[in-house]
Amino acid sequence: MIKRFFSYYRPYKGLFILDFSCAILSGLLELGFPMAVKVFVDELLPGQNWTLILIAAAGLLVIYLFNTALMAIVTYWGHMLGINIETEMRRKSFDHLQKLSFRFYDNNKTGHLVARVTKDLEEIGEVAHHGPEDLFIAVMTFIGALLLMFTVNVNLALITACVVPVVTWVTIRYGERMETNWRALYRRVGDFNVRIEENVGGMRVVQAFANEDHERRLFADDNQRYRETKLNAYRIMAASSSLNYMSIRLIQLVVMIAGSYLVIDGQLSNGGFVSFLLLVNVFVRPIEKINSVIETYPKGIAGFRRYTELLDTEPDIADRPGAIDVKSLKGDIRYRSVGFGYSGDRLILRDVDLDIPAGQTIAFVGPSGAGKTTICSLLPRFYEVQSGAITVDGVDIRDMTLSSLRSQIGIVQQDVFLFGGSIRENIAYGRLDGPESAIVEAARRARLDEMIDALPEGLDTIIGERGVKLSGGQKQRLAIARMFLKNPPILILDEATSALDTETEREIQQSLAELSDGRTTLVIAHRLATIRNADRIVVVDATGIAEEGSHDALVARGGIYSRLHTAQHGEKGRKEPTSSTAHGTLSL
Ligand SMILES: Nc1ncnc2c1ncn2[C@@H]1O[C@H](COP(=O)(O)OP(=O)(O)OP(=O)(O)O)[C@@H](O)[C@H]1O
Repeated sequence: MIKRFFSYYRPYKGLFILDFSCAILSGLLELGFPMAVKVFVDELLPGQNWTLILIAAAGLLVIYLFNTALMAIVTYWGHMLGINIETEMRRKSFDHLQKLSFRFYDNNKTGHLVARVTKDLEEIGEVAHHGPEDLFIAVMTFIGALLLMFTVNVNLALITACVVPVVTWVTIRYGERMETNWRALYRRVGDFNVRIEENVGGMRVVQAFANEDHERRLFADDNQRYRETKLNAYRIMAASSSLNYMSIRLIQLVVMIAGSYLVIDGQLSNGGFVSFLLLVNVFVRPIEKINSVIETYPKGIAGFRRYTELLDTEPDIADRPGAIDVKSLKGDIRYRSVGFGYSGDRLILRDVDLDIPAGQTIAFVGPSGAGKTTICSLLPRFYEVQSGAITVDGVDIRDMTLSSLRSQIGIVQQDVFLFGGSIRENIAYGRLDGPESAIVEAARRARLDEMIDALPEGLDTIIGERGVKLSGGQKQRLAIARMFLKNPPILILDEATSALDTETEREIQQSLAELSDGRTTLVIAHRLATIRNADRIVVVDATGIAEEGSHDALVARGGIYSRLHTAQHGEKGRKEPTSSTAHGTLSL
């Protein structure tokens, strides 16, 4: 792990060398000061020569100024080194999140992932900056001060050295406990994030159910757990700092008494005594810093471990070596003996065979949970087939790069996800380099133009988080506009428009029909009336594909579809539910 951590220094070798050498030089100067005081007290003071005293003071002033400059360099450029490494790690985590597949996101909560990219990496910059140099300087100061102490007085130096094993033991023992604790704390922060995100995101549901008290209780539990974990950290810090404080003070006391005895006995000069006391101060400085060390480093290490855990999560869907970039597909789709399950032991699809010629519209109907959405999710490789293969224009989709395959597929779903920016930004998401004229045209074709014209800010109107300021129909239209702009040869429509009123639904259906014109379209149907004109209807049930054919052929066949149709026909209502009641989405 240490090797891996240090690999992050590679691009910043120059900064590291600058920071490290300035820090060492500054540490050496600190060490030199007590020895200068010894010369001052023992040699200059008895001579009572003011010229020499002032020259020595001027020399010290120059050293101080030099040291000030060194410290400024360490503070600024050293932190720059730390923050560069932290930024790089944050970038890598975010990049990695973009590569992980739907399966990963099915099993991980958003709040936990947000914490990994934010809070977990908070201390890493500090550790990256101070870690190596503090460690080196601490060791250098320890050893340097100790050696100098031996030159001043061997017995006093031996007494002082007794503190070393105590401090080493405290640092290692409490450091390990602290790291475990910080890891737990980061998990708690993740829990917090999840709770707050779900609560705030679902506030409309919380308030509609008047479940605020329930939410408060859940939050209070998380809050309490966080408090306890943090308190535990402070307990560890209290124990370690007390032990250190006591050992430092004891050493200073013993040095005071033993040093006084040696001075009175004539074995130690006054200057030697003063410089020894100063050396003890330099020697114990790293020990006094133990609290911040014990807080910062284990925190950084815990964060780094969680960071590497995320980075080591292999994306289960990635480009094969030699995968090709497909440019413009015709959209001839084939499923060959496709088998798939979300978890290893339970297959949702078995031996699914489908031929969807380019430009045709195929609709999937069937009971809720039969696997209609799943069939469609396999085409953009949101999940990978477990057996069999899917080809587009005769090429296995696993032999295409993911991004080029997905650029050829457009998805419009009932539960549209919009970003919190403007209408323009949301439409442009379909093609980021789309010119203004194409955005306006896409809005027109999705019949958003009237609404946009009526808004004072027009296309620049901010639509609120996830588009809360838009109606259901407007969101659908925006998603359709995005697809007109993207203009993919293949479309997947989760055409669940039951949430909309009759008129809006009719208009959206018209827009969807226009959108699918000339494209290979897979429709996840929730109402039979809307798919009557599909080129082919596929009935999916627990056994796989149960029936296939045109509306008329399937009605004539007298099977499942025919029964569904009769049931709906009997209802006479315009809204014609299939046996499906829940509306699956492509879970985007
Ligand atoms: N991400 C997932 N992880 C695990 N199981 C899932 C996941 N998505 C769907 N399933 C399961 O797979 C089965 C098929 O679901 P799918 O959403 O494909 O059905 P559907 O026919 O589209 O249903 P609906 O008409 O309700 O939308 C269901 O049993 C469902 O519980």
